[in-house]
Amino acid sequence: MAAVEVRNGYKYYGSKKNPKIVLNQLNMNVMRGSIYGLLGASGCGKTTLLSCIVGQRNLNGGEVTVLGVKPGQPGSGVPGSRVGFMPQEIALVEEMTVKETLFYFGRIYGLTDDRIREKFKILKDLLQLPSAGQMIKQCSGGQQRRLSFACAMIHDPELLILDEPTVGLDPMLREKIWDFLVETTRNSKLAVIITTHYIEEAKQANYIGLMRNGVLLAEDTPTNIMIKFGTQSIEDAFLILSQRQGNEDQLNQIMSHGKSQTLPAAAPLPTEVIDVHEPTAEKPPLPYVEPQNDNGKKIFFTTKGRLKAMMTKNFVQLFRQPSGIIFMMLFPIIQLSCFYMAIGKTPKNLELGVYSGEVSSYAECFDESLQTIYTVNDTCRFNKLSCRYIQALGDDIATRKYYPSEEAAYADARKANTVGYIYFSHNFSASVYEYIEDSIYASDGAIDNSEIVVHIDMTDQQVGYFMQRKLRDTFSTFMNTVVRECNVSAALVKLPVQFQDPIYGSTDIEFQQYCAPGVVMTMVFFLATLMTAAVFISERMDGIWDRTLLAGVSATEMLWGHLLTQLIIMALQSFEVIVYIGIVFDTYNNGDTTTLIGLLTLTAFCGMLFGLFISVFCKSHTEANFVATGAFYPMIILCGLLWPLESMPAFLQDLVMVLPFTIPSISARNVIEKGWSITHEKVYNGFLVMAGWTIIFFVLCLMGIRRKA
Ligand SMILES: Nc1ncnc2c1ncn2[C@@H]1O[C@H](COP(=O)(O)OP(=O)(O)OP(=O)(O)O)[C@@H](O)[C@H]1O
Repeated sequence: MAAVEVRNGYKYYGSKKNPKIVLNQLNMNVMRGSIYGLLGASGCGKTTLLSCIVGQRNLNGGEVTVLGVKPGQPGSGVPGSRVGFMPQEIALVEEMTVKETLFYFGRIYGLTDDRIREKFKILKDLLQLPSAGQMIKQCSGGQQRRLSFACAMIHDPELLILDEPTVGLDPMLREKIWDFLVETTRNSKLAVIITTHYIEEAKQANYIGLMRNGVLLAEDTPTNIMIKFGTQSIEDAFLILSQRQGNEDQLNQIMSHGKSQTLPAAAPLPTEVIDVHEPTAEKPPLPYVEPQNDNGKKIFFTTKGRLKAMMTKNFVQLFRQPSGIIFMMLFPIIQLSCFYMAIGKTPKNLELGVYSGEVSSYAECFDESLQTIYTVNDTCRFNKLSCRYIQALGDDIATRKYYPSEEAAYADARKANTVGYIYFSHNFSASVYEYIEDSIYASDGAIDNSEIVVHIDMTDQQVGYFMQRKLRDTFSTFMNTVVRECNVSAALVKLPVQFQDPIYGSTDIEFQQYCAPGVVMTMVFFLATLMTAAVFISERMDGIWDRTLLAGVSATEMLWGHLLTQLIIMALQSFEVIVYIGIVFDTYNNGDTTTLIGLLTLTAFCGMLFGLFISVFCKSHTEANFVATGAFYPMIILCGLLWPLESMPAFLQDLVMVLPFTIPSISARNVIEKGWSITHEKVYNGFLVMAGWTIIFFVLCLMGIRRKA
């Protein structure tokens, strides 16, 4: 009975208009209980043929039947546990140990843990596998190949497909593997298709298919092939066939020369020997029943064993490489520490020039016996009042640097040695006295000279604003003490504007508090994005994704496996972030912490799906990094994190409202500063926006993954 039948298999890569034909009306029969050696030069289409047999790819024409079913038919077990596939590349997770790898595949195939242990013992002896605890990346190339072979065999499949399993193995082990295959196929219904470059070793196969340019030139037992072509070796027979095909190709080319280029009609070369085997039994195939045990138990979207296998693999992959732990747990801490230490604090260690025309030596200002305010006949008198201001100014933002003249202070400020300078006129004290005493009747000269003149370098706007604020606040304190000591109404020197207690927040709220919610959200979002994109692209490039699909796991199951893993990590990360900033940086939260953790976890989850979305549509890590970095800056700049949204043009304001961070970071701020709960519209709308983006990315990912699968 045939295990595999291919009839008129036709497959091309590229477009319909410009196809690259890889399989050309190919016919193939593989019998149960036999080994089929598929031989052919590199690039002749062997791997493509195998991928069509296991259901990884579809033929463009013709038919494939595997174990009596069409590959990919729901519930057929192909791809899945009826087939064992060993791809050409290793396609194993480097960070997993030998034992973990076998458990991964065993559980995916629905084997019980006890059965996996049993099989492990058998395969370990047979294939001389490395010790159970050895990591794949510490195994030699040959050891990795043997383990990959063991993974394809662990579940006792009905059909075993091995794409060059013996490459790089020593002759002794090659022989051992062949002996094992011969023995097993002789005593069971197992069918084996094996591709190899070692033509002579294929002599041990029951049947051989000689393939060239997408066509099976001959298919028969090794002995029959040699007899038919009168050769001593299969290699010579292959040579004769290849020459014949070459002549036919030339003939075809001459015949078709000048004809218009349409999709090439398949021009099959007759297979020299076909259907030499017993006729295919036409009995309808028995329905395939998935193994029922603890690991095979259905839960939610998959089986218990598969979920366990996928999540273990995902955690191992992440946490066994130092970069994974650093990225997941240390990066948020490092980034937050940088943010809280570097952003929004009051500048320090600046230098501010000071010139007072009232004093000859600035030491006078710090002389303890100096009296800047004294009373004469119940009237306040001022002496060197500028010293009082200079003392009040202190050095907390900028160190005072004293100058003998205004010109010298100006010259130094021009050289950017100071952030600017303040200047008091020679009759500052007398002018302040006149201003207070005569108020609106004071002379223009007195009003001018009672002012502190300030020149600031405004090229650094933030520093400039901080200096202005400091000088203004100091002036207000200074004047208040002066009038209080002179028993004059403070109202005289106060602005006629009263700032009462703020409705929300505090008067001294720092920029850091304003932008912290946005910074934390963007950070967890993009960490999740980069990590997910990296994991998925690696998985695809290493071949683990395809191999798992071929083991019967659907793309949706794999996607859910990843989502659940990441969700756990993201929740931990959000908790870590909030606890860290709460304890180390003594930040406050007037609202509910659980709401914040929820919003942050949702943000990270959305970031993860964005990473997945990128990885589905990008072919390489480089491409994914370009897209992630390209998205990072617009999202950060446009979300109101750095500058108020209200300053944007109206159309842009409307547009940015739908971006993933704009409304959610306002929501987070509303929880932290205003103490609003999730029932408040301006809090739950942040959740809605983030959930909306999560759903959009999820649907796009699912569409992309399904299309690719
Ligand atoms: N995804 C693809 N897109 C376009 N061309 C492809 C693709 N995969 C394979 N090919 C081409 O199809 C041809 C057959 O490739 P295939 O991998 O099936 O050959 P092979 O016989 O298995 O070779 P090897 O023994 O070196 O593994 C090659 O010319 C290859 O370049």
